[in-house]
Amino acid sequence: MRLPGDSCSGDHSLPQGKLACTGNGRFKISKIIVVGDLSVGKTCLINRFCKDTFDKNYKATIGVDFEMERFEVLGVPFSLQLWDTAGQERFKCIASTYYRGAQAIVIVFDVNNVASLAHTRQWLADALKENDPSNVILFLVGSKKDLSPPAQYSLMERDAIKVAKEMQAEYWAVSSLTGENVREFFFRVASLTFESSVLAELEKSSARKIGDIVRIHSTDSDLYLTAQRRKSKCCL
Ligand SMILES: Nc1nc2c(ncn2[C@@H]2O[C@H](COP(=O)(O)OP(=O)(O)OP(=O)(O)O)[C@@H](O)[C@H]2O)c(=O)[nH]1
Ligand SMILES: [Mg+2]
Repeated sequence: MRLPGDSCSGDHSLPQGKLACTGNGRFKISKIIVVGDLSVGKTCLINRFCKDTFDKNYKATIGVDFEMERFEVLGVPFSLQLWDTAGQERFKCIASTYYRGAQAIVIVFDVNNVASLAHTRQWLADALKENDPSNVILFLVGSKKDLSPPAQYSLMERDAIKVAKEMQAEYWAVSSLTGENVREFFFRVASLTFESSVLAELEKSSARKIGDIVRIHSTDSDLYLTAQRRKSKCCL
């Protein structure tokens, strides 16, 4: 069992997409917990991302393990604390003591194991007991995609998307063996948690109120039309 302090860290620069920066330089760390049945591939997923390694031999996680990954978003340092929890029933009690304070919950199942998908609802319920459901970002991750023939996978994907919708989670399918989607998935986790940290900081800040943020959903052409309409009204 490895805990904060003896962590190994990696560095990533996120693509400079839609993320905003508040400029106060206070962004710190997001806690991410990774839960799911034993042997679904939680440790391999984290190791593929943090160390770019894959071990085909199963070594059960005892309690929890911990990795830290550093990101830079528009020049703002940001870290993900990845908590790799044990799926084995006998270690669940220790692992669940680390659930509290998560900004994102990653629920992993094996796309070749229907039961592991069915159990994801219970994993989510347990993780939410320790967290505020309205304040946490959810991901449902199907692992070991490399072992699933396409026809079989598409049936599983249909069910997984249904479960993800019920949970209001984002669905991802990955392979830690080939690396498919692993980097993309963690970058997405980092983007959404960073964004939510920015919004939380702004909400807290008395100087800059959340009401100052303007979200524009229109396309550029809509905006142009709106501007034209306003202009003509004003001239009437
Ligand atoms: N083919 C394939 N095998 C995988 C993949 N991910 C994990 N495995 C294998 O599945 C087994 C279990 O992987 P782990 O990552 O240790 O599973 P875990 O979910 O951490 O298990 P616990 O720690 O007991 O909860 C190992 O033998 C891995 O090599 C994958 O993407 N593809
Ligand atoms: Mg493990």
